[in-house]
Amino acid sequence: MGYYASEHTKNVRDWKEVFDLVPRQTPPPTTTAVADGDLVFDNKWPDDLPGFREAMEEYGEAVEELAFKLLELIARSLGLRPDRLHGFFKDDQTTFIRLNHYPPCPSPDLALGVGRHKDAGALTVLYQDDVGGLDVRRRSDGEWVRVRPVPHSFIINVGDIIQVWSNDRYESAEHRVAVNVEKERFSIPFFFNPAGHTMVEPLEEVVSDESPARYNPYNWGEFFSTRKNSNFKKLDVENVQITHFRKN
Ligand SMILES: O=C(O)CCC(=O)C(=O)O
Ligand SMILES: [Fe+2]
Repeated sequence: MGYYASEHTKNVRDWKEVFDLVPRQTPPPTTTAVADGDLVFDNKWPDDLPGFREAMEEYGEAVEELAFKLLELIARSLGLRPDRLHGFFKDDQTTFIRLNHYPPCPSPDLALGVGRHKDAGALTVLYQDDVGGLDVRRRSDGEWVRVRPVPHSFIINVGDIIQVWSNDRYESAEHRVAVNVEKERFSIPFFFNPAGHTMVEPLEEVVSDESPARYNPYNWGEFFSTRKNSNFKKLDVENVQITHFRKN
């Protein structure tokens, strides 16, 4: 998709550059014109990087398989059929892979690689290199805790959608990325996201009279594009969040 340098959660410019790609190419839009703000999932492969496309396609396939396995485990843990959540990802997934590059930053106290946010999608399978910088907010006391890089491992983030589907039995963790004055850092999140037309709401099997739905339904595609199309000004308000759909 290209390079850009802004996170879309807090409208604050971040100290990073990214390359986004989709693991599977969806068919081009049926309409010829693409309206401003429409999401287009079309890979633009650089032609001067031999092997890059093949490596990324292989990586995408393998991580997608892992993501489906995780989805099964989450469904089971909620007392659901293992494939209960698969249908949301069958056609027109909005999954994407991001290659993050955080260059060394001369003023690490003044910038963040990524400002504090929660991942909006279903699940994130995150690879980080050995530099470190990812912080997660501890629920008990609100302190930021560094996620120590462990070689050959992935970090799995539960995203907002799983929080809503599970009616808060899972919670998406707030996180951020600090910058480093000397070292550049690379990370590769795989954002596992359902189809754009998905209406996200607590699953009927997890709600009951004793545990009523805590969220109103919202359209994932709209939520996602609102985040993406936010202007890049520092605003006093937060960008769209699942809390805006919370009942009461
Ligand atoms: O670079 C990282 O470790 C995490 C990046 C991240 O949180 C994101 O891109 O959503
Ligand atoms: Fe994130």
